[in-house]
Amino acid sequence: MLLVNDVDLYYGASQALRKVNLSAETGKVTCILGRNGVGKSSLARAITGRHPVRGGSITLNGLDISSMAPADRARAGIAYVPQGREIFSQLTVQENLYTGYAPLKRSQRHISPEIFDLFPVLKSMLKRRGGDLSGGQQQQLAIARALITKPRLLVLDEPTEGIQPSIIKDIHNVITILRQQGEMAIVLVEQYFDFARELADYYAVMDRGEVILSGRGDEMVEEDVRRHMTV
Ligand SMILES: Nc1ncnc2c1ncn2[C@@H]1O[C@H](COP(=O)(O)OP(=O)(O)OP(=O)(O)O)[C@@H](O)[C@H]1O
Repeated sequence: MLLVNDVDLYYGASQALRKVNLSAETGKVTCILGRNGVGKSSLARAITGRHPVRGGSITLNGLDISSMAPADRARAGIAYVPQGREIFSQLTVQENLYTGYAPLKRSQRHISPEIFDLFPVLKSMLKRRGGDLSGGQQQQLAIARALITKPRLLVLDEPTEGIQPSIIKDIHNVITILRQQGEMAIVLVEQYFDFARELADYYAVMDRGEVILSGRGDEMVEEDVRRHMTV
């Protein structure tokens, strides 16, 4: 269980998160929605430790991770699929996957066959360079790399951005399988409303650094949410 309590985050003097509260349960998908620039990625960065918070606290399964370095958060069970994927274009698919080993002990460093069950396309591309993959394949690689640590919290920042529909469907299926397995909490930052609605057990809509609407996914009122997603 992830708990974000009254979190404030600044870039210099500019405040990007204002007293943000969020929870994410194991075995559930929590979607963060909102238009460009409202603080969704900042919240993902606060959770994963990519940017320090100035106020509030963040706990994962009771452990206060608020001031932990990203590597320590990864060891505590947090995996992150950043916006834009951040694949190493000069490394092969296999080498990109190996970069996911960093938080693991030597004895844990192997790629479980389940990764290739989830992403069969990657198995046939292990020797290809990351930069030669399509955007959708790179996104699948980024998710696979994150799953290598068998995380307890998976944070995905706009995994559908710029991706073709067939691969969006594949990513949807993977998230559904991960949810069913019930071993991790999933936080999904998303601007694609239909994708979010289909997957959300819980949702939070952000506007100007604040969570302004939240609730259960099956009680999401499309009009109310869409009002905060269109410019
Ligand atoms: N590194 C940074 N330095 C300064 N300001 C930043 C930085 N990153 C984001 N911001 C600002 O913080 C605010 C929130 O940005 P953030 O990226 O969290 O929004 P977002 O909802 O994820 O938007 P998008 O969908 O475009 O990624 C914006 O006003 C943005 O310009």
